[in-house]
Amino acid sequence: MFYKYIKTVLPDEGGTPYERKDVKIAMLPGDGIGPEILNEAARVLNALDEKFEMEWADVGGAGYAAHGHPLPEGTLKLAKEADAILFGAVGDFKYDTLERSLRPEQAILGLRKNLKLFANLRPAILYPELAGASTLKPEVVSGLDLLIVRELTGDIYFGQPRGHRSAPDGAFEGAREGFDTMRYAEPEIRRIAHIAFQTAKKRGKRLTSVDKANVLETSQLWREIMIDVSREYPDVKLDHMYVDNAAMQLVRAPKELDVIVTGNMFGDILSDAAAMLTGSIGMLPSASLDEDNKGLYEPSHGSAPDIAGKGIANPLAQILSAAMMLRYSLNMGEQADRIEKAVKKVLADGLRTGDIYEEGTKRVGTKEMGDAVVAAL
Ligand SMILES: NC(=O)C1=CN([C@@H]2O[C@H](COP(=O)(O)OP(=O)(O)OC[C@H]3O[C@@H](n4cnc5c(N)ncnc54)[C@H](O)[C@@H]3O)[C@@H](O)[C@H]2O)C=CC1
Ligand SMILES: CC(C)CC(=O)C(=O)O
Ligand SMILES: [Mg+2]
Repeated sequence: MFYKYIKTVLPDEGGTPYERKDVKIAMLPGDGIGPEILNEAARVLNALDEKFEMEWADVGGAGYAAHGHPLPEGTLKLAKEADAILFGAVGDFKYDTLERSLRPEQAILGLRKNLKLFANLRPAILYPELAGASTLKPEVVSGLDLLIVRELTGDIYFGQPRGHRSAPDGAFEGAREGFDTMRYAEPEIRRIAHIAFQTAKKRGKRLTSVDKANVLETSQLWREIMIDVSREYPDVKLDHMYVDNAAMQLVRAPKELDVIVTGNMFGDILSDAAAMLTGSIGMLPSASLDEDNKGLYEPSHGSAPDIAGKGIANPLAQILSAAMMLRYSLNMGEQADRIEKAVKKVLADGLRTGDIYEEGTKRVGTKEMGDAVVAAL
């Protein structure tokens, strides 16, 4: 079975042997706050005194503006040859009227598909200092350490065919209709199931599979495969939850959940909800991995056009994504720990960007937050 070949390094697992010479990182800032926050991550990486070659390239709206395509050929080539990719965010409302294939968001979807980055790990961790910034009461959320394992290259975001057509039947026959298809092939479900079970095995030995099996064929297959794979992990307790209930449980009692495995769209939505438990979407990093630990690392949020250019975006999700990159793709766990400790220190010192600000703390901008992390290193 091909899934046996997955080498993906999971939390606590030292990393794959990696020849650490001239590590090349593709730096793809994108749009909106992307360049502002990626710049801070670059400064943090440089402060580690390691040999990183960082090559920057346009992507998203910036790619379209400079090269006529959101994922220019040169950017894709760089992403393929680099050892790891650090990605900002893409999207700008000024491109909303472009045809779908040219919209900035196609760049991130294209990178995930082209590089086969099927395993998206989104840890939602509440730093104790941010308990007051969480939307939930401290007693409900303190100590939160949740991991969402999201399948990233299938589901309705990649279903075919899709587009516009005349509604074929029913009450609206002949009317203009938008349609997408939700689809999952068995091997896609199986490989993400293995990632999720292996991760759960190293953590709390509990795995919650989230689906909508009461309604969807894809979810019925999803559930069947999860149960089948669970036989290989007898020490992990698997349970199932419908996605609507999962959304509710996430904000009711998130600590009852440990590892969640779910499809592309449900994982997208649930991870934004989980972000608020940690204080802000600006605190949620992510890793998107292929079968060989090649990874793209990005904050879970988007390009935040509403605050772009103001120098107030929280760069910590991006900086923590850089730490994940060091740990998962570059076998530099020690350096990842250093960054994470530095982030803890600046929070303990009371520094806050606006999204996590509370009375009694010190409000800082993007650059000051980056400066503080660099200083804490
Ligand atoms: N991976 C990617 O590149 C993603 C791109 N997008 C795109 O981003 C654009 C904006 O989408 P939205 O739905 O507004 O989602 P968003 O995540 O960009 O912003 C949602 C809200 O969170 C705030 N926010 C996000 N990141 C923040 C940070 N680091 N610090 C402080 N506040 C932050 C924003 O100001 C906004 O109020 C769209 O074009 C969307 O398609 C959305 C999600 C992911
Ligand atoms: C373009 C979107 C699918 C990106 C997104 O919202 C995400 O990956 O969280
Ligand atoms: Mg999202």
